[in-house]
Amino acid sequence: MGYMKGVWSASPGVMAAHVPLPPGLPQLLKEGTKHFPSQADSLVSNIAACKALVQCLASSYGPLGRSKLVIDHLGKTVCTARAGTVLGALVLENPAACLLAAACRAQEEELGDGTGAVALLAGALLARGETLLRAGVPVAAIRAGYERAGKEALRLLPSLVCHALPDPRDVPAVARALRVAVGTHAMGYQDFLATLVAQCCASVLPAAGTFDLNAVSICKVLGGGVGDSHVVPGVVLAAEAEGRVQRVEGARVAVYGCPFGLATPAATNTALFQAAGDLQAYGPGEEALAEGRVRAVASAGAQVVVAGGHVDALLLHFADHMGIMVVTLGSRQALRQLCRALGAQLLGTPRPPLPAELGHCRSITVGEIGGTNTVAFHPSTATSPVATIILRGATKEALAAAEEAVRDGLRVFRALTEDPRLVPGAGATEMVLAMQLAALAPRDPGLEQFSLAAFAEALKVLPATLAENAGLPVATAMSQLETWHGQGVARAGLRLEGGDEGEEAWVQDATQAGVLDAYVVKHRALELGTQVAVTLLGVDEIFMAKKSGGPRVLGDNPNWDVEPDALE
Ligand SMILES: Nc1ncnc2c1ncn2[C@@H]1O[C@H](COP(=O)(O)OP(=O)(O)OP(=O)(O)O)[C@@H](O)[C@H]1O
Repeated sequence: MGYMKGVWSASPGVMAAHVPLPPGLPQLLKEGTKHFPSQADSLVSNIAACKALVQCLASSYGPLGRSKLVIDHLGKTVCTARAGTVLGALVLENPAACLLAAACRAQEEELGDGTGAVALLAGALLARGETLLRAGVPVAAIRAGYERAGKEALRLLPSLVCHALPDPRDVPAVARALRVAVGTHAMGYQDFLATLVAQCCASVLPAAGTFDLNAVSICKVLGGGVGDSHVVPGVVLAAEAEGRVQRVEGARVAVYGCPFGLATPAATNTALFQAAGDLQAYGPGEEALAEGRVRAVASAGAQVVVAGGHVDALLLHFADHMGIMVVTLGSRQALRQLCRALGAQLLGTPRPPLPAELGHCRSITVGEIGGTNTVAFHPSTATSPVATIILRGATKEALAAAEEAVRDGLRVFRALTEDPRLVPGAGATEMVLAMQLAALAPRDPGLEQFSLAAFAEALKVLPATLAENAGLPVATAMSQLETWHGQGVARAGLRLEGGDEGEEAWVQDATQAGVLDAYVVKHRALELGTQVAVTLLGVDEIFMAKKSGGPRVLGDNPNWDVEPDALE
């Protein structure tokens, strides 16, 4: 007992020296890791971060959305209303906002359209989820309700299909289907660009198999207007021939994915000459090597060399001498497209090509479009596996916007070749789904009824944002839209322009107005928007590791600008 007494009478300071601290979570983590502990804290801050991001993107939603001027880390200025481009230029740090941006990017990369819809839906679901949380609905019930509502919306979606693309080679029909995807952010040129994309896609669509985005090359030429853009079969590159040979007929082409020159050692080397004869022998040796290299390429049958990097001046001299055209191309994608168009094999080293590795084309000509030098590879067959859209624009910004519109159109065309269905746009589909889910909610006896109703309300945010960005009286336009849908007009969408002051001025039949969205785009946007909201509502703690890598910040060292020798 005396011993026990001794232990218990020890001072607290002495005890603490022997007993280690209880290991809490902060002690388990590497120094510098940020930990946002309680569920309420992280959930509310996640929702706030996502709401801020969505608020920024919402003003650009729809054909009359406003643009953002983004200047990236390289100082490049981009003026765009596309959610995907804005997100690509923003460097986000908040983990919840990053998750939302990743979902939007997935939509952008897969389908090229509906990026803004994913962000808006997820943001609206999170905002309504926060209201339900504050009202005391458990997170589990909100998540389960959202998941159920999402599945129900996807189940109802096929019943809203209003049209299906009969033939992907039918240019007018494809242009009508692509009009919204191509033209939402290229107002004024939607019909022209949609027709251009439809023509180009129809010309390169294989008889069997799927459409490949690499089958369409885009050559941007500054000058003129977007209306001067056109489609040409084969590949046209904004490049120039390096040497003197400017035209080749019936060309056989060797395509190198590397520089075209003599191999140089990676380490720096020094040539030591002890006599004048050494110097005289050095030059001819290298020349003979260069001549032999070009002669070997010529003997393999190649009349044209396309190099993916620098072309050695000595080799170029011998290429000119032997009548071989030389073109340099910096982009790997352009090299791949060229190989596809010519049926060539991309060579990794500057060795002579085998006959089967050479590409063929009818002729190669050097030209000029609007002051930009071009090299055109004309296909030898009537149908070319690659076509080029020569895109014209008066300014760099106009060209960039037209390029984005065309790329969106190409991705939506690919989606339409896999699933040709279309649903009414202009907010019609979202409103039908919202009304059907709202009707379902009261029939649920449990807590999920609240999240079903919240999901329906969140869907209405999309047409409401369209109306707001177009400057319509939102309450009036939305109530008119609801009235039409209440009367069973499932194709009723918003009329964003040209409405009269009279009754029903802000609503029209979206299909008659030609506002159609691809079914797959809507389907994926609903799926991704719901998934990301459900995921973020399920996050209860956030751990952020300290950033690693990169050069040491110079400011940390007070002597960063003093040479090490001087310090010693
Ligand atoms: N002329 C129009 N009248 C009414 N609604 C339109 C019109 N053109 C497009 N829309 C609607 O605008 C919505 C698409 O807008 P937007 O293209 O800005 O969004 P997104 O495709 O989700 O985002 P992003 O284009 O940035 O990927 C669709 O619901 C579409 O039906």
